[in-house]
Amino acid sequence: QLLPTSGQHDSQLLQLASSAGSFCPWHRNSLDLTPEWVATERSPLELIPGSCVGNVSKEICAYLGPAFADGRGVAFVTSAKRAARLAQSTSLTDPSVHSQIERLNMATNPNWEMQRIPGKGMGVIATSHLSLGDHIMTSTPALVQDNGNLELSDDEATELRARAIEHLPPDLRSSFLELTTHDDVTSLTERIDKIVEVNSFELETVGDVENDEGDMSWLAVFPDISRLNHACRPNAQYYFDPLTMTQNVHAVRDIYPGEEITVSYINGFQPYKRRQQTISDMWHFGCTCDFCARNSHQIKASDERLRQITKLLKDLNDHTRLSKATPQTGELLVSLYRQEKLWYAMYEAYTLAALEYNFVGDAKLATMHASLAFEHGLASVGPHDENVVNMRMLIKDPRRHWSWMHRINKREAI
Ligand SMILES: C[S@@+](CC[C@H](N)C(=O)[O-])C[C@H]1O[C@@H](n2cnc3c(N)ncnc32)[C@H](O)[C@@H]1O
Repeated sequence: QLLPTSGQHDSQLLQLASSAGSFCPWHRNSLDLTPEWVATERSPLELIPGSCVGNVSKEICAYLGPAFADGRGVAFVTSAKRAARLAQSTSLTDPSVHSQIERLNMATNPNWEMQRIPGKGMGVIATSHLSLGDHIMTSTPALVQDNGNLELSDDEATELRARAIEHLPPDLRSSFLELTTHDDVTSLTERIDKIVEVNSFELETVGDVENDEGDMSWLAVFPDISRLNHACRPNAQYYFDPLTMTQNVHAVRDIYPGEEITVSYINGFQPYKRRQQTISDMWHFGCTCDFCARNSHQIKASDERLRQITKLLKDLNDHTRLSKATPQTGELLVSLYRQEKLWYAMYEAYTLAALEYNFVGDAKLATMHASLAFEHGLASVGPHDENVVNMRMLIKDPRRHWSWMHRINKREAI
């Protein structure tokens, strides 16, 4: 049971501090990287005593970052090699990255509050009007667990998680332990395991090729953000910022006071039956969101639109001269996304429409669609996403953008 990665692009959790020189484990042979060495005096990570399992070369331990996020803290379960990389990340070495974030880790905000929702447990309700792009929450994680090939047995993983949670600062430990387990539990370790199962977000991070490291997968629990319930057509979206190690939630359309703020736990482009199945298999609840609760005619029409979207995406993403896509194909995609209320993915439709206009040399309509893509993209995937950066460049100068006259040139070249 995992909340999916935010956006479709890998994010880089482990951005290195620019002044890594004073604590640079890569000056050592990675085989000598012991957990104790990673947690030297100058390191922002402490090794939790007696928390290592596995043999010496593949030891997995629990680490604590007590000063992280203005002293809120964070715990990690990972190998010494990865802990050494984490210990160099800006989010752990530079306290100013967190002090600059407004309303970081606030358990309640002027624009929302947590409430019990009939049939869903706790949820988050808007207390004032929110518009597209309005900030809702930014949280740092309580626990980040390596989800790679760690060669840990289930019992060992349970033990490490329990040690990590036991050592968190008391406020953060309480917020973590108050999270839902969905079902009843009989022990503290079972509670912790269930909390991780029901509330984790999966983060994909880019590895370090120079150090022979592929992309990595992590499970992270962000206590307040985990209170957001699911809807197939949500009114909010989250993205992960690797530099600050924060999860960020923004409104993707107008949200009215008293309305529940929701995110999607699944791929919303799946047809109705598959969405229901995925939610039931992975999350063990029947999805009764507004979109799933509609009559059979509406559900059939929605599934048909989703099929059409899949077909159009294939044409629009084909940049060869064989593609049948035109600006009208892009306009049709935008219209279908709107009819489907896919607000959290609107930036994709506007991006593809903007490109089609630029492909045929219509700078005015290209920049108009690119501006809409940019506005929706900032809310859904954040300012560093490659689509958002691409649209910013198109708005600046459509004629010097790589897409200018692309289809015309290809077709003329036949
Ligand atoms: C990540 S938690 C969300 C917050 C949770 N409601 C709480 O009380 O803390 C996921 C759990 O919330 C419940 N949930 C989330 N969305 C729901 C929905 N649309 N309908 C019913 N239950 C839902 C399910 O029990 C699910 O396992």
